[in-house]
Amino acid sequence: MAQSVVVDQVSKKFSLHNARTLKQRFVAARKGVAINESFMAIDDVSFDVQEGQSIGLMGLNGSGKSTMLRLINGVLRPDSGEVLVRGRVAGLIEISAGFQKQLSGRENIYLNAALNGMSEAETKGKFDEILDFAQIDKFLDTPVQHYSSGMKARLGFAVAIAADSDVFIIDEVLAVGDPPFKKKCMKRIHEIRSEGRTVLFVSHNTNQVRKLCDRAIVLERGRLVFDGSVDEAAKRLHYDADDDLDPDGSADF
Ligand SMILES: Nc1ncnc2c1ncn2[C@@H]1O[C@H](COP(=O)(O)OP(=O)(O)OP(=O)(O)O)[C@@H](O)[C@H]1O
Repeated sequence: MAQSVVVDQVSKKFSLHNARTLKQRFVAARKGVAINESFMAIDDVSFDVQEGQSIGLMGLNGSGKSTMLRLINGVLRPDSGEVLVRGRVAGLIEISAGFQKQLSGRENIYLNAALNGMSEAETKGKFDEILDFAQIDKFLDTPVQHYSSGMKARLGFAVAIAADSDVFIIDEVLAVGDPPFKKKCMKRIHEIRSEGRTVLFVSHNTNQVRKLCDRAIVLERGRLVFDGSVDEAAKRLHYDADDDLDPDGSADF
């Protein structure tokens, strides 16, 4: 089977931004505090994903999961190392990313679709399908700034799944959807997986990761510390069974 995603010795450094204003810089300099302190958000990470595989990216808050997805979808470039992806990447990493809040839902569908690699004609052809999934019809011409976070997640997810990507990436954004919508999304992700497309799924919910993924990768302070079964990954993270009781039943798709 061919490789779908290759992450080869990738590192990404961020600045802590702890002295942003001139005054803060002046005070920091007087105190002898480092101004441009930085840290490794991703630190020499290597892994590869075969076509059709579903990988769960797990790790505590701030461990680098979203940053890793942004490096894979090309929003960020690595400082060193290389990320190779076969085909089109689409998905949803952050609810508001890619939305222009002054524009309507309708206009944002085109904008978001373009960011997911879709042409205008392709978006037009899939417009009804997107609306049908998002179910925000009444608010289609309302500026997105007046949308609830759940409505933005609906729209973002509906566009992302319409993109027919080879690699589908999805972050914890489903957390804001209501239970019926979450269930619908999980069902759709499962279908994407059954179609033989590659899925990269970020979640703290072991139940959901177990249902969707063949394999899990654990990041810890930017470093890859585990690559193997979902159950072993959860154990490594000390995620208890109680942590993912999944009270809304979204895992039962
Ligand atoms: N653009 C940025 N500039 C500076 N620091 C950043 C930037 N983006 C992310 N970070 C930092 O990088 C670290 C990793 O962030 P990331 O969002 O990848 O974590 P995560 O594992 O997805 O966390 P969570 O589970 O909370 O979503 C965090 O400390 C975060 O504050």
